[in-house]
Amino acid sequence: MFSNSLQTFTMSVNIHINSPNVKYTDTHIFAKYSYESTSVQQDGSNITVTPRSTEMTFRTERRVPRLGVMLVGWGGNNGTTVTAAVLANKLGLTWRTKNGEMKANYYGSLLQSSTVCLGSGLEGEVNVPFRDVLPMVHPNNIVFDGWDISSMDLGRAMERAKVLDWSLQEQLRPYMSCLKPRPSIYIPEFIAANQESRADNVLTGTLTEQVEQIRADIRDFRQSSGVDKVIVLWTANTERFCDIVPGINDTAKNLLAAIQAGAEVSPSTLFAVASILEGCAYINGAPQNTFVPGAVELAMQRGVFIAGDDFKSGQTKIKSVLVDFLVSAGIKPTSIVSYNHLGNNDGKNLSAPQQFRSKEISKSNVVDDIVQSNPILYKPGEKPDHCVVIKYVPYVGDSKRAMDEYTSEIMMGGLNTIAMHNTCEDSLLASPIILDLVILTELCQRVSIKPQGEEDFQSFHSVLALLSYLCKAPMVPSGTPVINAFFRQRACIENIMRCEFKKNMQHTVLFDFFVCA
Ligand SMILES: NC(=O)c1ccc[n+]([C@@H]2O[C@H](COP(=O)([O-])OP(=O)(O)OC[C@H]3O[C@@H](n4cnc5c(N)ncnc54)[C@H](O)[C@@H]3O)[C@@H](O)[C@H]2O)c1
Ligand SMILES: O=P([O-])([O-])O[C@@H]1[C@@H](O)[C@H](O)[C@@H](O)[C@H](O)[C@@H]1O
Repeated sequence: MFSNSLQTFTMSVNIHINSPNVKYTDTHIFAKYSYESTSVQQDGSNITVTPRSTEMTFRTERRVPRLGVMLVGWGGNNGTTVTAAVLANKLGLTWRTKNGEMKANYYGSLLQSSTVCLGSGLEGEVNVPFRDVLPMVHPNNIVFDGWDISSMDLGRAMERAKVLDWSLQEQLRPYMSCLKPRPSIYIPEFIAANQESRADNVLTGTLTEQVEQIRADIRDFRQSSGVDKVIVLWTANTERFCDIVPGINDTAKNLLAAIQAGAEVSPSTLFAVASILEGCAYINGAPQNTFVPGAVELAMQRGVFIAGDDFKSGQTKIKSVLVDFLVSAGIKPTSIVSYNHLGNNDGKNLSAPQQFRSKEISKSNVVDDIVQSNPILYKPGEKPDHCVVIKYVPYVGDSKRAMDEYTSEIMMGGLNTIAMHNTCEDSLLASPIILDLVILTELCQRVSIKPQGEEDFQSFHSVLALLSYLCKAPMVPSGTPVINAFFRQRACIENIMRCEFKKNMQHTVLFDFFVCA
């Protein structure tokens, strides 16, 4: 059934900034502003703070392109669900459930379902959808394609995923069944052995031949779909970590040579190289260390955006909020236990030790910057006990059950223990994050910055730290700190987008990463 899909669009607003610092041309928005920050010198207990003000001009292309997104792992729970969700929204579908009629929406998306306060009007604060602050791609207009080691078409793969209500699946099946994943690169050693039974859609040949095939697939999709640009995103299974080996993957030149020589390079890194060589941004939604130094160098050489790692979807997102709240309130978390079980194929893959280890790392490091920010509570090197448990229980499927316990020291030897239980379809948390990742990446491709005194506009650094809010283990440019605190991450995105109408940019640590090196 079709709802009045205009209702979805009438939520949008048209914002015009009435300021001498903002100029609109037919093709661009130019925004001048002062970036206020501070330089801090510490000498023992003496600290000197020197305010800095940098005049900058932001330039944003106004034309929103037709965006193609190629998903690696397209036939998986996330891949089928995000594709189905966009179709359902585009078609304005509604469907019956035991709880009444449901209507397609984008809940869980920062850009589509959260707001930004523009300031105060006659009736008080004016809050607008995040997506309306700057010209950006609407998810309904994204064209999907991708690869999977499983040949199942997306109609049957959606059924296999068991995420969406049956009555919705029945409406979507005619559209989804026409979508077939392209054969992919499969190296069994990198994912759990229990995934082998799915692998009936794999490429053969040398690593170089397979990378060239992926590059040809990207060109074929761009040409056949008529999209203006393509972004590639890994939502395939979690791989084991790979070793950083001098002479193999430590530089761009060595990595390309290693591929030519058939050395050990993971499928996710091979996809990253293929995407970068095709000038396509590449995003890693899983925890493995896809972006070996050689891949990062190649992206920087080619001026291509990369981002990751590992969607921050539920249990870890809450952790980055709760620990930030506790430590910011002067309360000392001393023990964090995060347990969850799930029964989807992701959980099956993570039941293998090496793949679990990748996830354990990304789920554990998320509190480090928050803890290190408070030397009153924590001595140098001191951290809370932190335990991560993931169990595979087939019966619960995509309905992840997360149980967390946070124990903290409070005043005068007191203890505070917070226990939480959290159940959700994991893929319905990850799907809106996938959309935010690709839409923000595309927006960043249209933004450039000219610091005072510079001749030319420059793009952001190739490593898009702006996307930290969406990742468990945010990638940042070398030498810059990782910020996991949830609201600081959100403020960074908001500040970057508000620069059009906010004369002075408040100091946001994360922002430093975006002015290209
Ligand atoms: N909430 C979430 O769902 C969430 C959050 C954070 C991270 N992730 C990560 O996202 C990824 C996908 O999650 P999912 O629930 O969709 O898992 P899934 O197992 O349902 O989907 C993964 C898909 O990747 C395919 N695949 C495996 N290796 C491949 C390769 N080399 N090339 C192409 N396809 C390949 C599999 O056949 C499968 O269809 C996992 O790595 C997971 O850890 C998920
Ligand atoms: O909810 P979250 O912690 O951000 O992320 C999820 C984990 O809780 C879960 O254990 C794992 O299987 C999923 O792939 C995802 O990583």
